[in-house]
Amino acid sequence: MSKLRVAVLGAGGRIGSEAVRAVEAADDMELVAALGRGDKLETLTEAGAQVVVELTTPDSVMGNLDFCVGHGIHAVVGTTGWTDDRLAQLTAWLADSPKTGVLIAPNFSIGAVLTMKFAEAAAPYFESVEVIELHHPKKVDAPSGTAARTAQLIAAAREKAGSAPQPDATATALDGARGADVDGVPVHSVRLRGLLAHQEVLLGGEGETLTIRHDSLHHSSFMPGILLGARRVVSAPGLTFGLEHFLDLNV
Ligand SMILES: NC(=O)C1=CN([C@@H]2O[C@H](COP(=O)(O)OP(=O)(O)OC[C@H]3O[C@@H](n4cnc5c(N)ncnc54)[C@H](OP(=O)(O)O)[C@@H]3O)[C@@H](O)[C@H]2O)C=CC1
Ligand SMILES: O=C(O)C1=N[C@H](C(=O)O)C[C@H](O)C1
Repeated sequence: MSKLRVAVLGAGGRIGSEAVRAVEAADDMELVAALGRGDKLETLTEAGAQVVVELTTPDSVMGNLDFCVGHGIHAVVGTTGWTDDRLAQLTAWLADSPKTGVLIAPNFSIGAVLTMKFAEAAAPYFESVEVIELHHPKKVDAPSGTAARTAQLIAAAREKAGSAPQPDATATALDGARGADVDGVPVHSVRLRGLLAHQEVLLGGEGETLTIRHDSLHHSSFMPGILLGARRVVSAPGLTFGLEHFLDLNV
């Protein structure tokens, strides 16, 4: 059987360089291009890339996806910075290229995907929910894409369940002291030397708390999800948001 022809964008970055090694090591894939900032995107078509793994920066991702979707190249996207406007633009590009698939995964690690699922399930059963994400100090965006998605899922689950607004008597606060407000869920961002990617979801009810914590200790935690995404996206036209859609999760 012919190998899947995969290219990596952001190949010199922290996760991109790990993805290059993972694709090279996969028996069913061939790495046909590994591009950094300033490299010509035409290399992707010249190399016959079927799937691009996009691991760059929020300021680069849209231009890269415009090119990929426009040329019928499927994409697996880990880059953060997704807003409703950006998703609408991407959806419009995909409508013009109906056979092309794009997977956006806020997090490729199985533990982080499960954290989001568990938090979504637990959120309606507790009065209070807050998210703390902790990352390495070179991260350029806050809150993390994972934390923003987690908070959105929590908020949607609470709204569906008819949950009351969270109790909070704060009357005065320094800017930022209560974190960022993501759909009514406070999200706190820590940047600390020595960390990689970590998240806690704190849930509180009368006389009890529940903490769901996930730690990515190495970029290898993201690789099985990236490879799975590349294998599956070629037969999933349109936009898929979240790796959970490619996993047979029983939760
Ligand atoms: N979904 C997930 O599971 C994960 C997502 N991420 C996300 O992935 C992204 C990258 O993270 P990280 O590797 O830590 O960041 P890095 O800054 O280490 O890597 C980004 C790389 O992309 C390069 N780059 C920038 N623009 C372009 C472009 N137009 N074409 C090709 N390459 C480009 C950068 O080059 P230069 O340095 O020259 O600017 C850099 O080498 C972030 O958004 C991060 O949040 C990270 C880990 C897991
Ligand atoms: O920048 C990172 O490192 C990570 N970014 C993603 C995010 O913003 O959620 C995924 C993971 O947390 C690592």
